[in-house]
Amino acid sequence: MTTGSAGFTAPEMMAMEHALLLAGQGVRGANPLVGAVVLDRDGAMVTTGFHLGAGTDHAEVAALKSAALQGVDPAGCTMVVTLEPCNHTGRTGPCTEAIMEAGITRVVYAAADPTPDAAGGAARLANHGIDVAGGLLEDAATELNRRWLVAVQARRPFVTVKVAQSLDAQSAAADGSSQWITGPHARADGHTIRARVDAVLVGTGTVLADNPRLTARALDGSDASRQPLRVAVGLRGIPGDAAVRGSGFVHLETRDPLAVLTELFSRGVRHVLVEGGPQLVGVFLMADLADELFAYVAPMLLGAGVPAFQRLGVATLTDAHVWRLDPDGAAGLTQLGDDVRLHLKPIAPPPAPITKGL
Ligand SMILES: NC(=O)C1=CN([C@@H]2O[C@H](COP(=O)(O)OP(=O)(O)OC[C@H]3O[C@@H](n4cnc5c(N)ncnc54)[C@H](OP(=O)(O)O)[C@@H]3O)[C@@H](O)[C@H]2O)C=CC1
Ligand SMILES: Nc1c(N[C@@H]2O[C@H](COP(=O)(O)O)[C@@H](O)[C@H]2O)[nH]c(=O)[nH]c1=O
Repeated sequence: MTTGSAGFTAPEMMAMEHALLLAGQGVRGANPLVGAVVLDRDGAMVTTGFHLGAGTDHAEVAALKSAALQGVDPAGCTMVVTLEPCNHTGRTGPCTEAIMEAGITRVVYAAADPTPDAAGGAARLANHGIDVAGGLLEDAATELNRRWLVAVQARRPFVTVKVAQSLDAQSAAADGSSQWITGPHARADGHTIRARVDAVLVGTGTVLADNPRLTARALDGSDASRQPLRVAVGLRGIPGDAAVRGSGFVHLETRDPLAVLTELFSRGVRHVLVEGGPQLVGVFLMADLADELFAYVAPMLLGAGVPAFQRLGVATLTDAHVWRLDPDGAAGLTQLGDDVRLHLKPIAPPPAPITKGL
């Protein structure tokens, strides 16, 4: 088994560049973005695959299934993949087994898998007699999943934040009404995020103001087959008849966002969606616990109201929380009916936390 940047062929380098592009077609969340390319003995591309998110085929398995569909035998081929093949049975089987069964004779990967359960794939393959080499375009692969790696290493869920706001950055009108600022296409898109996360979080302020259900629903209002845990965060009580109550509901009586994530992680949650309101969103941003942001912007002016982001601790421009459009794992910019969705990743760390008022 070798690691480092030396010893790779030109077709392997090109294949890894392509695999990185494919990886970006997945979705961010509990699992990393991963792409794979299978090369034949002459270095020609045979087939490709990418991972679409937790619970779906890993990139290597997707590529091998695609080979089978095309009637191509991958025996003797090289697997080029952006992440070290996993060595465990999670929601899907181990990629190491699939690679060995397929008769792949060389595996080239970019970045090592840091997940305690899934690591060790390279050694497993090498012990089986497969020629394994790691480290090709490692920096690019690591950057692609930078925030996911932070979450994995901290043993906390990956955090997606969603905000729906008017053009003048209000999440509700002056009287607190907010249903609806964005139109049906944007809201339906929000429900697809609910359907793929493990938990949806709101603050008690949102529960008391909106009485939300927080379920994942299709356009016709029917429940999605997979439902997230519904979580309210904050010290105030939740009314006995709140719509959010029922099986799959948890009230975490704390104002500490890390304690929230630690508790949810211990319950098996690996991806959370923070849906608001503006105070809870600010708390997660200030604690540098927001890994991805979907901001839905409606062409509506409210003049005054409830600012979409609060408790950010910004006193001057240099304190600003800086984000960039993220084209990987969902388009950076998307029009949804009359609204626009920004998909963003954090760039600058937030200013020093404010503890006053907690
Ligand atoms: N357009 C949109 O996308 C959305 C709009 N909204 C709108 O937002 C408004 C509600 O806003 P808001 O009250 O900010 O709602 P939040 O859901 O952010 O609730 C705020 C509450 O969160 C609790 N909390 C948890 N952790 C902390 C912490 N570290 N610091 C401070 N508070 C914490 C506190 O409750 P406690 O006192 O119980 O501890 C606080 O009062 C409504 O008008 C609603 O319609 C809400 C969600 C989304
Ligand atoms: N107002 C607003 C949103 N608000 C979010 O949706 C919640 C209501 O969820 P539910 O009861 O399940 O339909 C609400 O409490 C808040 O978290 N979302 C959007 O996409 N666009 C909007 O304009």
